[in-house]
Formats: sequence, C-alpha cells, structure tokens
Amino acid sequence: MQFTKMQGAGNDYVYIDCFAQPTPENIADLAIRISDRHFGVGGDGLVLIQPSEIADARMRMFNADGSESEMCGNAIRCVAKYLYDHDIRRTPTLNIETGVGVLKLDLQAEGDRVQQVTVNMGKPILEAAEVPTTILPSGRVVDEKFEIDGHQLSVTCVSMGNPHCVCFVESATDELVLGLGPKIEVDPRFPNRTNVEFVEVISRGELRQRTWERGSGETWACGTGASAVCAAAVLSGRTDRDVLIHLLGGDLRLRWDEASGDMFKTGPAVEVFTGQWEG
Ligand SMILES: N[C@@H](CCC[C@H](N)C(=O)O)C(=O)O
Repeated sequence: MQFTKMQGAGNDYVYIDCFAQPTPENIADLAIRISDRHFGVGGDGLVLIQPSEIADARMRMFNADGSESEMCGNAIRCVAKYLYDHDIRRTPTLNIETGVGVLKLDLQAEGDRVQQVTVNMGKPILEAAEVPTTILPSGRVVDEKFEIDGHQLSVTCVSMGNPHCVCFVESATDELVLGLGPKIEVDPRFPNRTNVEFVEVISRGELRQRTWERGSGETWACGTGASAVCAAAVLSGRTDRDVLIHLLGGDLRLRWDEASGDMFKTGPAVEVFTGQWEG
C-alpha cells in the first residue's frame, strides 16, 4: 500500500490515497501500527483520502490509538494540498466531506504547489447540551471552575465537531500538559473523552497553545483545538476575533467572523515523503 507522510504546523499524519487504491481493511489496527514512531512510519495518526458523492473528496481521520475523530483541522489542509498537487482536483477552492459535514477550503499555491490553506471550520458549538461534558447541565461552559488532582483550573468547553477543553494558564508547563492533560482527557466529566488545550495569552491578538490530544497524546499543533481556543478567548473577553496562535510546530491564524459566526483557520500544509507500507 502506498502512503504519503504530510504535516501541518508539525501535526503529522500518514495519508492513504483511496482514489488510487482500495480503502484498507482493519483501519483502527492499521492506524495504531502505522503511527508507531519506532515500529511504523510514525505520526499522530492515519488519514484516509476517499472519493465522495457530495464533495470533491472525503476525509476520515484516526488517532494513534485507533479511535476515529469527527474532524481534524490540520489534516484537512493537507488533504486539500494532496488533491491539488496530485492533480486529483486542481481548483483553488475545494469542498471536503468530514464527520462534521462538508467544509470549504481556499488554497494558496506558489507555482504548482499549495503552500497555505484557509478552511471554513464552521460554527463553534458552545451550548453545554451539545458539547459532550457534564460540567454544566445547560448553558455555556465559559471559565468554569474545574478541580483536578489538586489543581484549580478554569475551563471553557467548545466543540468543533470534536470536543475541546480549553484552559487559560500563566504558563503551559510540562506538568500541566503531560501531567494533567491525560487525566482531563479521560475524566468522567467528558463522556466522549476530550482534547485539552493549555493556553497563554500574549496580547489581544496573540496566543501560545500546547495541546494534549484525545487518542494521540501531545501533538505539535491542533487545528480544531486552535479554533476552539479562538472561540474561548473571544467569549471570555481575552482577545479580539482575529488571533495568531503559536503552537510547538508553527503558527495558525484564526478569525471568528462576527457576521456569519463561522471560524476561519489559515495555516501551512507540507508533503514530507512517500513510501510503501509492507506491514
Ligand atoms: N490534530 C487534530 C485533531 C485530531 C483529532 C483529535 N485528537 C480528536 O480525537 O478529536 C486537529 O488538527 O484538529
């Protein structure tokens, strides 16, 4: 099976082109084996690029533990680049089907290769009834007190189709990200588990984010996470609607449009190498 390794702001996945070959079987097991950084290709998970009946292509995304997520904000930019660069769909605007519906992407190419992609990530979901958390039975979970392991956090819960728990902190230390992140991920107050963002505010237009991802551990960037962070920062009055977010693997630009309520995310997409999986 042919694969392509791609990364967006350092969030790296193994991509399988299912236009050119059949969709693999036992995908959860394949995701675990192929993502292994010692015995596999290595990556934060596995992404399938499939034909779609309602869009230019369909994306399915599996975490490194084999669980499937509804959406991946960094992977979808890479899928768009793959479709364009590999001549599957060579148009500057693409529609891609995901677990949260069809999303629209604008591609910025230099020469014949896409460098940056803007994604309309849709509307952040904020009402507790629709966000998978039991912290509040109704209303919005914005800066709610959250006690865990002797730490007092204040958390904002946002769904971008997948769940995020955003914690604004003085300093996003290893103790918080690697120590508390995995505990918050599986805390019973998040019935579907959760992705966890630790965020430092630099100014009203600039943030620094580290993410503990559901099913993959700490990653170098999370695009749905950055979208949730922008929504949480605006809702809690910490920033304006247009922010630059610094992540471990690069920067993402987020804009939460006031008129439409849609979240727009711009960032890089890079092809790293291709290979043949024998496993
Ligand atoms: N890195 C991703 C999110 C991947 C899925 C996530 N771990 C989940 O289980 O929801 C992104 O860029 O959005």
